[in-house]
Amino acid sequence: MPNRCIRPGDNPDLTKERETCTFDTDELAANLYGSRRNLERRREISQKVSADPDFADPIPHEFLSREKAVDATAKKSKVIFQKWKNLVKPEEMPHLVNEAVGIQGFPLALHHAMFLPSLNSQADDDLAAEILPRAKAYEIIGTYAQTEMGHGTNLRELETTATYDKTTQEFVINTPTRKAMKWWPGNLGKMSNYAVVCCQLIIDGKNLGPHNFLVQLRCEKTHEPLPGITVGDIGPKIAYNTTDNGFLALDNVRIPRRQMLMKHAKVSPDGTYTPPIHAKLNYGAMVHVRAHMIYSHGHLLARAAAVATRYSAVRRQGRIENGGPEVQILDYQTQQHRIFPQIARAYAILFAGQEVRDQYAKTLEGIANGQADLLPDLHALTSGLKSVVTFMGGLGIEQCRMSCGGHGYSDASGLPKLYGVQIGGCTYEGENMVMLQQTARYLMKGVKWAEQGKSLSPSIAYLGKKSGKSLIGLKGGDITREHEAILETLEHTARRLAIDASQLWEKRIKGGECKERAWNGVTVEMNRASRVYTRLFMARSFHRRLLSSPSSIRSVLSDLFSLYLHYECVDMAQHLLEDGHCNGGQIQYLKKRLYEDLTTLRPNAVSLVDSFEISDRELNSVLGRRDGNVYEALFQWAKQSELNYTDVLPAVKNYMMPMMEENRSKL
Ligand SMILES: CCCCC/C=C\C/C=C\C/C=C\C/C=C\C/C=C\CC/C=C/C(=O)SCCNC(=O)CCNC(=O)[C@H](O)C(C)(C)COP(=O)(O)OP(=O)(O)OC[C@H]1O[C@@H](n2cnc3c(N)ncnc32)[C@H](O)[C@@H]1OP(=O)(O)O
Ligand SMILES: Cc1cc2nc3c(=O)[nH]c(=O)nc-3n(C[C@H](O)[C@H](O)[C@H](O)COP(=O)(O)OP(=O)(O)OC[C@H]3O[C@@H](n4cnc5c(N)ncnc54)[C@H](O)[C@@H]3O)c2cc1C
Repeated sequence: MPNRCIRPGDNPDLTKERETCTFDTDELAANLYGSRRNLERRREISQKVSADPDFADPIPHEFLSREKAVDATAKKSKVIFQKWKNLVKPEEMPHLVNEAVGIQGFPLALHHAMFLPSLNSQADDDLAAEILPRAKAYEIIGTYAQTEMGHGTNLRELETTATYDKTTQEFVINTPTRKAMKWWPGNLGKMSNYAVVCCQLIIDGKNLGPHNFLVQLRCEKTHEPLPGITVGDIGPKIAYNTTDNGFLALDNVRIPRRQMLMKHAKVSPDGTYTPPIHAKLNYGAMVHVRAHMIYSHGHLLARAAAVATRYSAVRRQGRIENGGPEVQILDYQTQQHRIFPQIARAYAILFAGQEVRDQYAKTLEGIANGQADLLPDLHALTSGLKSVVTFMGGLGIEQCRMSCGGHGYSDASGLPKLYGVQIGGCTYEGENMVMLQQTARYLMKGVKWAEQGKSLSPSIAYLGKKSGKSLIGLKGGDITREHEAILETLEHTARRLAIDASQLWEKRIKGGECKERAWNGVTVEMNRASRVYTRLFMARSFHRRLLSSPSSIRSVLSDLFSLYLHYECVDMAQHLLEDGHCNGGQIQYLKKRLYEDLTTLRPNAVSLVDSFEISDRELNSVLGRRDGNVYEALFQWAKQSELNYTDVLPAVKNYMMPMMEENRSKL
């Protein structure tokens, strides 16, 4: 079943790969994006962006200074949010932005990712009616300013205050110390004129904890900072350099009472405080991003896998058999072992990302109806997924980069930037070690509920099951039964790690430590339990997707799922072996199966990444281009380096030439 990416003039090795494909790449892509119609829309948007002269890049962004890159990004953003705004649906926006602008951020990123969601879910009806239409029409640009120079993780210790003044019915927003300055918020430095600012709410001298307030930062006409406001860009970073992550100090800035986001927690004119139905509803914007970033991180890994796979199919280096031709590097087992698990993980993350977005939507619906009972489960799952997926993605992209040899180190590959952007996810929206502990808190409760025979939500139902013997390697050649045996073993391992961590914690408490100190003594084990809980969820989610997939792609998805499960189990072998649930022979069996999977997937590898349906423009990689004509493209790319504008650089003329001349004349 030939792959539809084949076109005349392509690199013959890539064409051959595509001709031997055993599944319909469009069918898999349609399944990934939800429907044929969605796939067609995706292609339509890619084509229209490429054809729009307003999005044309005279030279690649890699060769621009930061200021010029910010300028180019802002210019394109204006086109998106004026000319294109009504041509795409909201759910198509992220793809349009990726195509048109790239992945390093744009002026309205935080406006969409956090400002609008905070207002939507936390502003009361009056404030929402006033500000949301303006924000949605891009009359104003906003961001979400929470992190301070001195505190990011521990929100309880944020220092920015919002003190209620009953006499004027205003809040006074203040930055009391240097380290209380807001530091890091995206698009805060130069682009935004409004922000949702997270402050300690103080009423009558009492601190009621972090709450969110809408603050105008800049004049709507001149864009100059308003009185009392110091704001700017924090400087260059590993990546996201077209984003103006910013600093902000507020010197006793007064805002009307109604600019507190009061849908859940409220302050009445006389200063009476009403708490929300769930104490953490103020943290909703973070949950929103965590729930959505899983999918976008799956896409970042998918890009890296696409680059590495296609390049490995066109790159020929060395021989496997003496006297044979130089081989495609994709034929080396080590190369397959590096790259194929990244393809499988990218699919797994994308599937899990879609499930968690649905779960988020259901939880929001509940909250809108006054029910926050789904929130703890969602918070535990998003915290775990956020941590596991960003770490997995970082390792995966780096493996893909290294698998491209020297060219992977060049910005031409797109991989260094991809890594820089992706790895930020380990830190933002809650540092990974911290968020895994949030998951662990929920697991510890789950262990207790299971002991007490209480009902458990689907994501932790496994805590209430009984373990049998591991059937890995004992269920004959039936792949369906093998998948089930592995999932049951993962369930056992996730359960065992959670129970062990709970017992370790209890033991320390019984030994005389307070709960919190005892917790700190077992957090490495707690986080292990959280990771395996999350990896179990991902495996289950992939399995659900496999079982519901059409027969035309079932076989290739099953092969990919087998590889995924075998790789994850070998990667977690320590946990499987530790309590004797699996034995060495079973791990050897899993490794043998994994090596077989590499061979099985080899003919479909290129087509599997083609089904990610990432256009050349979006991929932005000379090595990963669809046609595989990388060598000519590499030369054309390098010629655009500003060092090549002249044959003799001023740096050479001014320093190197005189030095050589002086040294020659000494002889
Ligand atoms: C047009 C273009 C469109 C593009 C965009 C469109 C859509 C995009 C949408 C999404 C974006 C997708 C991808 C992203 C891409 C790019 C991203 C670019 C930039 C990223 C921007 C980054 C922003 C930030 O980083 S914002 C700052 C984030 N900061 C943090 O996350 C801080 C982490 N710290 C905390 O969350 C908390 O302090 C803490 C660690 C959880 C502790 O809090 P504390 O109050 O001390 O509570 P505890 O005592 O520990 O817990 C008490 C109790 O509450 C529970 N809890 C805690 N938090 C929550 C929560 N959020 N929800 C529910 N429950 C919570 C906790 O578990 C505990 O429960 P228990 O008592 O029952 O155990
Ligand atoms: C690219 C990027 C974009 C960002 N965008 C925004 C934004 O738009 N808005 C915004 O408000 N913020 C933003 N941030 C800030 C981000 O949310 C914080 O950096 C993050 O929450 C971590 O906080 P911190 O930097 O204070 O790290 P710290 O809390 O100081 O953590 C430092 C280290 O200490 C350890 N640690 C800390 N606490 C614990 C604990 N309880 N248990 C175990 N270990 C611990 C961890 O190893 C951690 O890595 C962004 C950051 C980045 C990198």
